[in-house]
Amino acid sequence: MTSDTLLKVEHLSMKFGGLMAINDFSFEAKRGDITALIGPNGAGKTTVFNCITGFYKPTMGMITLRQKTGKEYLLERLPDFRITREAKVARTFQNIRLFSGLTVLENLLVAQHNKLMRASGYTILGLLGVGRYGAEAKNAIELARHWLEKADLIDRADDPAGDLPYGAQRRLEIARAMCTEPELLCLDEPAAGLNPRESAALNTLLRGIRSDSGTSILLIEHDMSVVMEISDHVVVLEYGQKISDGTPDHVKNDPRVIAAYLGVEDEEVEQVIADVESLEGGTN
Ligand SMILES: Nc1ncnc2c1ncn2[C@@H]1O[C@H](COP(=O)(O)OP(=O)(O)OP(=O)(O)O)[C@@H](O)[C@H]1O
Repeated sequence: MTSDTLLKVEHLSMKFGGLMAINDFSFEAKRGDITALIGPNGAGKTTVFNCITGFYKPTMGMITLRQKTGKEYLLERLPDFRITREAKVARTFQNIRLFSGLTVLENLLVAQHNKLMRASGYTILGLLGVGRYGAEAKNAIELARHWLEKADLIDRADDPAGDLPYGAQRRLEIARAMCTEPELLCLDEPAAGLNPRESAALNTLLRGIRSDSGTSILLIEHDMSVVMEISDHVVVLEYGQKISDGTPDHVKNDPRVIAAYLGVEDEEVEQVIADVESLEGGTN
């Protein structure tokens, strides 16, 4: 594992009864990169996420996370709460999971609850501001405000999270995950259901995370415009196996990827592309 490798997945397999959802899947994500995991419906992308974040224990394989400090964690051996707290992996889900009755700011403070409780020493005096709690509470609010600015939500800080438009709720989830100061942020279809303006705001936020925070991103996404625009590295899954791995340009032009997305056999791809090109020629 080289020093710029953040995540190394080796020979990962996950079996559900008779179904091999992931079959001997390996890939690496580099520190500081946005890595996208793409593939047709049911290819196994969410299952890979669930293995990385400890929701599932893989049937086989090794998942190593190497932090900036050089400290390594074998994620397949850790319970999910330790993956979040110690290995510093945060995630969002396909469906939004905010506290809709709490304000936008409160949602970001809840994410820092563990840190605040530790600072309180778990005592009433601690909570009343004796000792480190006061300073930590101030830091927590500052961090929350920082991510609200980045997510373009600072003007909505005191509104209930449930009142935000859909795209803003998506950005709030990401801001909340960032308040845990993760080494790796795993996003499950963050652009799903967004309109073009919201999608552009999401791209800005993700690029900002990459450039400013040192957090690396692993992304499942169906929206190819998002994937191609912001990813440094793309890994393609089909039927639980890796079929392509490289830069967005490499993957976009890989006949196996085109075949997987079109649902045709590899040998038919050239014919399909030729047909499409002749159609385009006819309309020009
Ligand atoms: N808990 C489970 N029990 C049984 N089968 C499962 C379970 N989770 C996933 N599967 C199966 O594993 C396969 C991969 O599913 P997964 O959700 O990982 O795919 P995906 O690539 O994320 O799909 P989508 O793009 O539609 O979200 C599917 O056939 C799915 O039905």
